Amino acid sequence: MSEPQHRDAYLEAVLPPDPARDAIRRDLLERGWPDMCVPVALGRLLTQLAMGSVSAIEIGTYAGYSAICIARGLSPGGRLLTLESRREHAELAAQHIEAAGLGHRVEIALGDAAETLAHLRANERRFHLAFVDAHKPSYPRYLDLLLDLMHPGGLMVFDNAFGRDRALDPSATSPTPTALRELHRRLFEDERLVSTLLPMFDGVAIARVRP
Ligand SMILES: C[S@@+](CC[C@H](N)C(=O)[O-])C[C@H]1O[C@@H](n2cnc3c(N)ncnc32)[C@H](O)[C@@H]1O
Repeated sequence: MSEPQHRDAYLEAVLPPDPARDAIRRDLLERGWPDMCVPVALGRLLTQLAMGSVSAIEIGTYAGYSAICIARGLSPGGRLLTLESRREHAELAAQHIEAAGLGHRVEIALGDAAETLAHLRANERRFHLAFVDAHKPSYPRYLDLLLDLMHPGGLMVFDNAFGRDRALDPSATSPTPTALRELHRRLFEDERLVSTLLPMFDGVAIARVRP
């Protein structure tokens, strides 16, 4: 067993089971859809990070697992707005979020995320936590739009920040690695942010907006 497989097997054994994750895994398998959901350990990090937040936004809902994890952590009365461009994904997510007993905390906004973010900006909406897990070449654009949507002190989390390690290879110049390197540069250059880039899972970038 390779080292990453060894660690995955250990995490699988030691983390408490999550019936919501199991139900989504089974459902995706039956549909023949890929499992693109965050792993349970990352989901638990999202729950931790959401604690104390009243308003959260997510870009990329898919089957609703990360939305469930964020909603679990929100303060009483807290709400998550999750953005998804594909109707069939939004419908599947709505079922699983409802089954997890979190329908009252989560709203799904169907449409292209950049358009929805621009609309939210025009309406002066503000969020304490943002989780980004959608179209990788758009990550720098999402960062720009989110910066106007975060409360002072708000936290932004970007999943797949290494793009399966392609972002680490300067000779990889396709849209995803190029955009991810651009994201990294901006996260560390922008004086409004205190950022880090963590080599866990497929790379997780976390940026706190200075209060
Ligand atoms: C990796 S999946 C999200 C997984 C989910 N965050 C989880 O861990 O449970 C990415 C999702 O982003 C959606 N997506 C891709 N491009 C988008 C866009 N431009 N606007 C909104 N959603 C988009 C895809 O349809 C897909 O459902």
